[in-house]
Amino acid sequence: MRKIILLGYMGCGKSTIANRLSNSTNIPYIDLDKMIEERVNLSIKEIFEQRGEIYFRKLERDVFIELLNAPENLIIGLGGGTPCYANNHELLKGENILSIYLKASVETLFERLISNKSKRPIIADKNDEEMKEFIAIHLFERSFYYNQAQYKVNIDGRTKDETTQDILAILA
Ligand SMILES: Nc1ncnc2c1ncn2[C@@H]1O[C@H](COP(=O)(O)OP(=O)(O)O)[C@@H](O)[C@H]1O
Ligand SMILES: O=C(O)C1=C[C@@H](OP(=O)(O)O)[C@@H](O)[C@H](O)C1
Ligand SMILES: [Mg+2]
Repeated sequence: MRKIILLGYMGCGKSTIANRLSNSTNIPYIDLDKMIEERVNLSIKEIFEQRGEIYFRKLERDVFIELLNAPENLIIGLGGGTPCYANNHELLKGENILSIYLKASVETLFERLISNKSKRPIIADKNDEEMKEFIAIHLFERSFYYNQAQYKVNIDGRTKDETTQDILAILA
């Protein structure tokens, strides 16, 4: 069955837009991070703190593979790092997978993430100045993986509705 996958850097809107797309298409939506949290009954922050990032990345890959093999159509919002570890980007090439990169500038991501960092362990302890530089470098490093997506949607200056419409146009 078909899987519609949203990927991109933290704060680009994967979770938010996947939810809206689901409302518009009636295709069920699953947030990979949420599924991981439910699986171990810990928040992402707690998983990083108590079990470490390597444990998180292994679990992330396992749950991602499970979702790709699920028998139903699904919209899947990945975590920002999902395609960047353990060759997960190769999984995007599978049959019946439509992958969309929500592409955002460093400025857009910075604006969104400064007020939204506490639940994101990778950036939680950074001050504003450190954060801008970190996002710029990290996004550059990860872009190779994000660019493996079949489609790219630029989200700078777009509202949630406009981005949802841009994606619906791809699905049409
Ligand atoms: N198109 C948009 N315009 C403005 N704010 C947005 C938009 N999309 C998402 N946001 C906001 O950005 C923040 C991060 O979104 P989220 O969906 O959690 O991103 P991700 O899952 O990619 O990390 C949220 O507060 C959300 O409301
Ligand atoms: O970029 C990353 O490595 C991560 C992004 C997060 O997801 P969001 O992109 O939804 O914030 C979450 O999976 C975890 O904190 C690690
Ligand atoms: Mg998310």
